[in-house]
Amino acid sequence: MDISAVNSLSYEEFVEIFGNVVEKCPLVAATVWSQRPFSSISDIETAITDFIDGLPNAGKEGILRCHPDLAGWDLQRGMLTPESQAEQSHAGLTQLEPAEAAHISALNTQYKQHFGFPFIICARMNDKPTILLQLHQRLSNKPAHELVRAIQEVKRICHLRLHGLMCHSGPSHLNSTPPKL
Ligand SMILES: NC(=O)N[C@H]1NC(=O)NC1=O
Repeated sequence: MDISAVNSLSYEEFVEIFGNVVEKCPLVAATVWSQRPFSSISDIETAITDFIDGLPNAGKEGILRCHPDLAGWDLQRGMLTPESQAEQSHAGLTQLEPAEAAHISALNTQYKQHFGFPFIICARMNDKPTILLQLHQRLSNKPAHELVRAIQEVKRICHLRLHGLMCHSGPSHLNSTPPKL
C-alpha cells in the first residue's frame, strides 16, 4: 500500500487496517487519522509515537496492559490477535516444552506483580533465550525505567507491524530500521 492510498482511507478503513499496530489499541489509529495527509510511513509512525509519548504514565501503562503475556493464557486458548500469534510463533514461544512454559509463566507472574503490567518485548527481534534473559534482567529495573523500556518495545512492535502492512512483504520485516533504544 502506498502513502497516497493510506491518505485516501476513511477513518473506518484506516482503523480497520491500522487498528492493531499498537496491540488492541485502535484508539491510537483513530486518533492519528486526523493528522492526514501523511508524507510517508515514517510520518505515520511519528504520529503514533508522539501520541504514545504524550500520554500520562497511567495511559502508557494502559497500553502495556492491552498486550497479552508471552506464552501465556491467551496463546494457550488460541485467543491471540493474528499479529501477536505470528510474532510469538516467530520467537519459538508457541512450541515450548511444558517446563519452559511453566518457567516463563512464573516469571511473567512475578513481573506483573512487581510492575502492574505485563512483560513486553518485541518477539520478532528476539528469540527464546534472549527473551528469557531480558525477562530476568528487566525484573530488577526501577519501575519508572521499566515503563520507558516497555514502551520502547511497544514502539518496536508497532514499527514492524506498520512496515508489514505497508510492504506486504511476508512475516519478517527485520530489514527496516527499528527505533533506537
Ligand atoms: N507480551 C508481549 O511482549 N507481547 C507482544 N510482543 C510481541 O512481539 N507481540 C506481542 O503481542
